[in-house]
Amino acid sequence: MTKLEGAALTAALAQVPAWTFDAQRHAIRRALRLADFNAAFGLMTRVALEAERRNHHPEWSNVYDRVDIVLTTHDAGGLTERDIALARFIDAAAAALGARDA
Ligand SMILES: C[C@H](O)[C@H](O)[C@H]1CNC2=NC(N)=NC(=O)C2=N1
Repeated sequence: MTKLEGAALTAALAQVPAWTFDAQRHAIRRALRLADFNAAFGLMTRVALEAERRNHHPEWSNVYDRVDIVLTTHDAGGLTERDIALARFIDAAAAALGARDA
């Protein structure tokens, strides 16, 4: 898996407009607010199971109804297509649970 650079990085980021690129980490970030803790943990459960299936895991934190997620590929030293694909899964799960951007 190769770190995304240049035009490929630009094209990849265009696929995940809800996410913010962190140039320092070469990662993408999204902060989500759910209805309550139960919903937030439900999102984390869905994502955790999918992350395990993909062997590609988020860096994240949760405070009550808020979930902060960072995606980057440690083995590649930056953002790869695996992060983009997982971000799109997270976007779909978040939408299904009625999440808003924090
Ligand atoms: C051995 C290595 O930890 C595994 O191949 C997986 C586990 N989950 C992972 N998750 C992320 N985000 N990046 C990785 O490089 C990664 N590697």
